[in-house]
Amino acid sequence: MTEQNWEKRIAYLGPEASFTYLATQAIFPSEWLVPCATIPECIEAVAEGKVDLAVVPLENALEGSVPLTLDYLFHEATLYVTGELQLKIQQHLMVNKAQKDKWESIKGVYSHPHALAQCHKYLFYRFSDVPLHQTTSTAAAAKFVSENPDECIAAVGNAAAAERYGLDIVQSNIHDFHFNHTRFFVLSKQNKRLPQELSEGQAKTTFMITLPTDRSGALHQVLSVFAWRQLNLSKIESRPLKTGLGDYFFMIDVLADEKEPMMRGAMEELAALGCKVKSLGTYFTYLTSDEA
Ligand SMILES: O=C(O)C(=O)C[C@]1(C(=O)O)C=C[C@@H](O)C=C1
Repeated sequence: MTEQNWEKRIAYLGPEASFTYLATQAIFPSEWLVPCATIPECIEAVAEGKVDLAVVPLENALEGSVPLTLDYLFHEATLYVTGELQLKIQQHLMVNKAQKDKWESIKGVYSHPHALAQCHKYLFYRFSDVPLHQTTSTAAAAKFVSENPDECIAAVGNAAAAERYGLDIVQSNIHDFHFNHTRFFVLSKQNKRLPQELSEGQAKTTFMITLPTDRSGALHQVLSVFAWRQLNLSKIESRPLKTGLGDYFFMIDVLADEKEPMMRGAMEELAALGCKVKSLGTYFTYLTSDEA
């Protein structure tokens, strides 16, 4: 797609064939996808209006949250979530074709820290003495291995990356647990939502809540605000406020639309309790198809 006829520019954690790329491409097959090297670069690109949307990883079923995404959304940017994408994650060990016969003597394994952690048991038992090197994404690791044919090294990533960078998969499905999925946020400067069609239909709202200073029972009160209204929470996580030890903000996902009367009431009550609430908006979840 050329610059003249694109409808939307969408930044994603690249390069091409990262898991973020697969999730983005599945839901935006004909938009102009713009690779960024890091999560902050993706977020800045949308915050500065260089792109219309940005897709960043948020949480993995095995490894938990991506702290950089949560912290950047709380501390650095005022953006909204327009949709959530979920992708099944399958990790493979891949090498340069020039090194295929020697793959069992690899001298280094490259990948995104989440991907290395998802394959911890395999890498620990099979290659305990081999150093692990972190890259900005799994696709960046695959690209690096493809650009260094003389080095006996491997990357961990998806099958699309092996194909895109001309690598050979020497061990398939090396992630430690079968159920391996990642959530991604589609971010925008506007509080809009992607259409409900094609989503799984359940509205979800994400709040970032700061409690009033050190009052006993404050978190309990916050949870009660949602509980007595029968507003179902699907996630709660604390992250450091970065103002001192023991200071946190809470990220809470509520399975409801922020326009519902019960949700409005909850917001009013939280304000009355002295909480600061940053809403990232209401959005739907899209289950993107399995890895190519
Ligand atoms: O490295 C990639 O390919 C990414 O898209 C990032 C990322 C992550 O941040 O968790 C996304 C999905 C997988 O869990 C592994 C890595």
